[in-house]
Amino acid sequence: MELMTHSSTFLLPNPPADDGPALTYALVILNRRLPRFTPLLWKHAQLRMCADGGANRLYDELPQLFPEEEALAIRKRYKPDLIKGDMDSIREEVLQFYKNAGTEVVDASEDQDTTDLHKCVAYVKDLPKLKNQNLCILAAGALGGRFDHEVGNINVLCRFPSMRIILLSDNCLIQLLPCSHRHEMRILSDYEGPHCGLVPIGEPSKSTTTTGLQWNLTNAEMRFGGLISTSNIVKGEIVTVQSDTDLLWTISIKKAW
Ligand SMILES: Nc1ncnc2c1ncn2[C@@H]1O[C@H](COP(=O)(O)OP(=O)(O)OP(=O)(O)O)[C@@H](O)[C@H]1O
Ligand SMILES: Cc1ncc(C[n+]2csc(CCO)c2C)c(N)n1
Repeated sequence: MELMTHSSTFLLPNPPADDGPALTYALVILNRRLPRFTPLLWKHAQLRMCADGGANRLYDELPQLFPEEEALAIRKRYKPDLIKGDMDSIREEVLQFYKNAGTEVVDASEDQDTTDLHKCVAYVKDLPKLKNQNLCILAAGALGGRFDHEVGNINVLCRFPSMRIILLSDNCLIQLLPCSHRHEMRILSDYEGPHCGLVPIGEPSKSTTTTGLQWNLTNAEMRFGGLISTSNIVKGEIVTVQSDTDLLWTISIKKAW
């Protein structure tokens, strides 16, 4: 079985060239308080998008991260490439501001069955210019607040299992570990951990094996209603995971670095 490696180098101001696969990042800003490291994610991303009301967050909250500078200057510097969604949350002044600045706007209000994050992921997936890239989507503001939205965001991971998508908040990240691969997480312990979790999603796991955790699993069963691995602790720099089902991997993000 092929190995997939993971490293949260998007949290580093200057990521080393040799740590993990070369990835092309696309940033999706959601309608939830922006993580404090959003400017760093922005810098790493080649494509920057707002999911509907996420544009309000960019407009309102990004200037607050640069209190010394003029809000207008920050808004002009952090102009998204695209705003997509059903457009029921973006404010008119925000829409007009970014339209005038040249942002592409895709109104998908006819689709009331998929979330705005889903719509953004579908857009990136089909972009010809990113076709042969090793793409990783960073979804900022995906956790905390409304539980229906959080679950909807997790469901997007499950609807696009072959894509690398990372849900981010100030406090933690979540990603899918597809069972088609075995996984190696290179832990950046100055930036993330030690708290972590492994949770079967969609169906119970009959056999999961890990290394590098305080409470490792060895051909262990996991299911909701039985054992799932929460409040686990990362030990050391590498965690490995192999499972017969897709799992969610979550790890805490440190408060300050
Ligand atoms: N509280 C939240 N927690 C996590 N993710 C959120 C939250 N609020 C919004 N999002 C994410 O941001 C995206 C855009 O949010 P927005 O508020 O524009 O969506 P919406 O479809 O208008 O929501 P609503 O259900 O309120 O109509 C959502 O698709 C979701 O992925
Ligand atoms: C069974 C079912 N439940 C909820 C919705 C509502 N919904 C789900 S995604 C979405 C778009 C949000 O931007 C909306 C309104 C639905 N369509 N079908």
